[in-house]
Amino acid sequence: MTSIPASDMPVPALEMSDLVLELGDGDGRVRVLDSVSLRVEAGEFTAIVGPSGSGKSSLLAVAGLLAKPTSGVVRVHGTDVVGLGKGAAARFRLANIGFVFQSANLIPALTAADQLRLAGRLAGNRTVDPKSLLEAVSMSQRASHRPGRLSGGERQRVGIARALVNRPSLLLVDEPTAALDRRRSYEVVSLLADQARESGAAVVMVTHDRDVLTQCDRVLEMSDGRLAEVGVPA
Ligand SMILES: Nc1ncnc2c1ncn2[C@@H]1O[C@H](COP(=O)(O)OP(=O)(O)OP(=O)(O)O)[C@@H](O)[C@H]1O
Repeated sequence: MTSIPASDMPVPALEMSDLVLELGDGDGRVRVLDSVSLRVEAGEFTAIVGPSGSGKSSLLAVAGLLAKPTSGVVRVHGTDVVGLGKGAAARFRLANIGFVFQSANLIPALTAADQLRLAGRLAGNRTVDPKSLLEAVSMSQRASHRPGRLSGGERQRVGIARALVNRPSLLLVDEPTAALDRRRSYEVVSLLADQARESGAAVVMVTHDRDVLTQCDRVLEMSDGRLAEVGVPA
């Protein structure tokens, strides 16, 4: 068997090894992540399920450079991010990582197009093309609408377009369908799957919604801070 030279191996979008996160003080100290290892390739759509309080959001927080692990390694697109200072972490996050939350967290006064322009400007990107980004999420007809005139599913689509403004290599998604009915949930998750395939972004999605798991490439389960592969349901 010929081995692939290390330099030709694809760099994973996210690599976590032996990650431990402990929170709280003294007797209240809790091991929230317990020896978690995870490798997600570019273009891969990974779902994480598990009971409430098992550590799913904490895993996203560490992957998104919003929390520092107690020990372990985190690499995003090959960069060791644990040692980055606050300013460098913020710059790295803006340039490489997109976030989608349970509710889209849009700014009420801004139109859909302006939400994207603002996100671009905050990341130092003045060449954002809101039209093509909104087209990618089938929202070009709503470019001049403010969030108050959009449905929950439409707001979530704008939230996804906003997360894609800087072409992140890693998209971290926390409960994107919590506020949506079954059909809209399916559509929003299909959109995330398409984005992973088309843009090559790795998507890591935390969800309680077992109906959407068939659209993912991999499913892992978090239990008491430990992560295990469970496979995609048939
Ligand atoms: N600042 C903190 N200090 C101590 N414990 C904390 C702190 N923040 C979170 N925890 C604990 O960490 C554990 C994991 O929380 P986390 O939010 O990651 O779980 P989750 O799986 O995302 O839950 P849910 O599905 O309800 O959102 C919980 O037991 C929580 O109580």
